[in-house]
This record gives sequence, C-alpha cells and structure tokens, in this order.
Amino acid sequence: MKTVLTIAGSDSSGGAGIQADIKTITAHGLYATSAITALTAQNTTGVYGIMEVTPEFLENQLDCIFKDIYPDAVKIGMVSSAALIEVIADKLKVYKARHIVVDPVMVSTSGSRLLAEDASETLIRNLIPLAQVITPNIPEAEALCGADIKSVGDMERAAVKIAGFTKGAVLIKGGHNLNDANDLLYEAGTLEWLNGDRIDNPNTHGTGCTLSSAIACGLAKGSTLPESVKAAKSYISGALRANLNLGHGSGPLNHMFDI
Ligand SMILES: Nc1ncnc2c1ncn2[C@@H]1O[C@H](COP(=O)(O)OP(=O)(O)O)[C@@H](O)[C@H]1O
Ligand SMILES: Cc1ncc(COP(=O)(O)OP(=O)(O)O)c(N)n1
Repeated sequence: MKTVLTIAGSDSSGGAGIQADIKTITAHGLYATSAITALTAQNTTGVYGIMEVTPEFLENQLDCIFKDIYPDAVKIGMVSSAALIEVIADKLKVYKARHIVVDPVMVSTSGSRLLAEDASETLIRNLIPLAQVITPNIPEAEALCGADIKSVGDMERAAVKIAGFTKGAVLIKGGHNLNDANDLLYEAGTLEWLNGDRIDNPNTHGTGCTLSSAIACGLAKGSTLPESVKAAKSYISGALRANLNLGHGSGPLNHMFDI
C-alpha cells in the first residue's frame, strides 16, 4: 500500500490540520502517517491556543516514520517556528524524501497567526526549495511575493515571481476570490488555469489542508502534478457539495462521499 506522511498541526475540531489530512489520505485509499508540529485548541469559530512540540520531539517522530514506513509522498502544513522548519528541512534531506507538497500555512481564515512572523524567511529559504509544489492561498501568495493580488493578471505575475525562489511548481489557490474558485498552476514555465465553480457553502474550514493532502495522494500513486492537482480540486468540490453543517462558524468538509 502507498503511504503519505503529513507533517502538520492538530486541529481539535477535526476540520483542518492533521485530522483533515488523515481523512483525505484514507478516503484516497492510502495509508497515513503523521508527525505533529503543534496542538491547537481550535473550533469552527477560531484558534484559541497553540502548543508547539519541541524540535527534539519532532525530530524523533520524523526518524520513527522515515526509518520504518518510508512515505511515497510528504505533505507539510502548519509549522509555526523557524526551529521546527529547520528540523523538517534537515530530515527531508537526510532521508531523501520524494514528492514533497508544502502548504505554506501562515494565517487561519479566522485570522490567527499560525506561522511566527520571524519564521517566514526560514520557510522561504529552507523548506520551500525542497517542495515539488507549494500551495499558497491568495493572502499567502501576497506575503510571499510582496505585492497585492487583485486581478487575474496579478495572480499570474505572483505565480511567476514566487516560482523564482522555489525550485518546483506553484499552485495559487483561488478560494478567497468571491466570484469563482479558479486556481492557477505554474510548472516548468507554463501557466495553467484550473477553473472551478464556486460552491455555495460557507463551511470551508480545512479546504487548503485537504487540497494539499489530496495532491500528495495523487503524486504518491504516480500521477503527474497537473493530474494530481485536478483530481484534488475535484475531491474538494465533492467534499463541499456533500454539505456538512457542524459548529457555530465555518464548519468542516464532508469527506464521506463517493470519490
Ligand atoms: N466555495 C468554494 N467552492 C469551490 N471551491 C472552493 C471554495 N472555497 C475554496 N475552494 C477551493 O478549495 C481549495 C483551497 O482554497 P483556499 O480556500 O483558497 O485555501 P485555504 O484554505 O488555504 O485558504 C482551492 O482549490 C479552492 O479553489
Ligand atoms: C492546525 C491547523 N492547520 C492549518 C490550518 C489552516 O487550514 P486551511 O485549510 O489552510 O485554511 P482554513 O481552514 O483556515 O480556511 C488550521 N486552521 N489549523
């Protein structure tokens, strides 16, 4: 069986982070392993606390996984500090990890910082260059390229600029646009728009985590990056259409639908 390792934070409400990743990987028929970077006290209305693991403990988790159940792909989500980012980058190099998908989680949609301000530089310098693809949403892409994104042209310019300091591809997610859900993939000098209908569902907690894990599943199975991204987008649409309504805020996706 193919396996996918998720390196991310725990979301106590089960909608994002490690919990979303494990549900997604399982729904794709793959085996999920995990290395937890932080616990969050979180629900559909916001993030109320963060407790990071120590760099030594993260190192221990990664050694345990890589030495025993070597992953076919790795997804990286919330990593809040520079010290933890450095541990991950070192271990990915030591174990020659393949098919790395980095979701550069910075701020939750509810407005809480999930990446320390002084850690952005380490993320850009140490982790992003190891990724086959990075998957920023619009605010994250703005932070990475240092410019506002207000139009389709801005999104295209941002993708090209961000690709200048990644060694791999860039997928800018369009979930924060109000009229559509069009994502933009920039790979090997080519821009490809992946258009999606905007689904009228306010329960979008964990869409970014789910998308990046689903992409890792496609890559683990041997699909190309564009194939993996298209299949992942279709998975997100299915999970949004399946229309779960839990909690008092932006609720989680419904992973219990036929892929
Ligand atoms: N209402 C929606 N309808 C259809 N697709 C959506 C919707 N909201 C988000 N998506 C899709 O979910 C994925 C994650 O996007 P986004 O919400 O921008 O990421 P994040 O959760 O990191 O902020 C993208 O493929 C995006 O197009
Ligand atoms: C533990 C944890 N990791 C990541 C996120 C952010 O989730 P994401 O799917 O990127 O976006 P929103 O759910 O914030 O729209 C999180 N909240 N918690």
